[in-house]
Amino acid sequence: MARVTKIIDGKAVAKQVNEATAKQVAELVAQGVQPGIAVIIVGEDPASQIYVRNKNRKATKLGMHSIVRQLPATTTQEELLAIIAEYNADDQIHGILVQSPLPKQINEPLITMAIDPQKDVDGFHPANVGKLVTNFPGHYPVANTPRGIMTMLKAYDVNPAGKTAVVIGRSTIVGKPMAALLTNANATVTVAHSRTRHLKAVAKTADILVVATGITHLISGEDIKPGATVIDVGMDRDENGKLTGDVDFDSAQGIAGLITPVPGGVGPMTIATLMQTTVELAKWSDRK
Ligand SMILES: Nc1nc(=O)c2c([nH]1)NC[C@@H]1CN(c3ccc(C(=O)N[C@@H](CCC(=O)O)C(=O)O)cc3)C=[N+]21
Repeated sequence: MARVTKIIDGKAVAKQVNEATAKQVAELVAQGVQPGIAVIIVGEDPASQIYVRNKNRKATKLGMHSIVRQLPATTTQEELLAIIAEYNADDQIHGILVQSPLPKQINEPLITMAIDPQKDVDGFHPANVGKLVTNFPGHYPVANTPRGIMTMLKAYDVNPAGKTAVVIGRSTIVGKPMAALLTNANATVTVAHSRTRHLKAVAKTADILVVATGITHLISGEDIKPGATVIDVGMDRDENGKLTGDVDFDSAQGIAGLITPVPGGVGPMTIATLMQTTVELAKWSDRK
């Protein structure tokens, strides 16, 4: 009998996370602390505008204080640094997010470093990345997309311990923190990328396959180990402008054990985890 591939419902798991977040927001508000997030966007990139609007809407819906700071595409690095300094010093703001991409006159790593690590809601500051990689004890923010993926795995009882995980993509925002989280969860992790030889054969060794390349349908059913859990981080547009993933979802049916759809998989979890992190930063803050 052919295998039935189960679809991981990212929207449903995100809803559970958001319900828990709303509760925690209410508790903090009762204690006189309203969790606050500031999203800074430079320029008018239409996709970024939509993402930022969605984040703002979700934060407000969950009872948080949410600021969107829209800056012109001509903003200088010094101006952006000054605005970050302003939110670093603002006790009403617990999380700061500078939406990427940034215009080319701005040095992105420098901006990442300027955010107070205790307000680094993306978890991109090297101090926080270092803590993740060293599996440091205590509280610190972790990149929301990979953290959201870990939450989804848990929700579907996929325990990485002892399993072979392959992460395709080595970005700072997804691939590297994903590999660190899976390693910390005792998986045996391979990080593959555009220079990997026999990429598809490597992919096929995975019990847990995370694909984060931005290459539409890079992976298809024949590259997937039967029964594997497949996490598609792709947010690609097909020839009709429709949102699709790095995995050919249809050809994975009957081969993968579990798979995330695009949309409705990783995306909603990223936003829900971002909100979760904002509340945690408010809780952990020593400047309430
Ligand atoms: N500093 C920074 N932090 C980010 O977290 C960040 C960023 N910059 N720059 C851009 C990317 C993109 N991103 C998305 C989050 C959720 C969805 C999402 O909710 N997607 C829905 C569908 C949305 C649609 O239909 O277009 C889904 O997959 O179901 C998409 C994209 C966060 N980003």
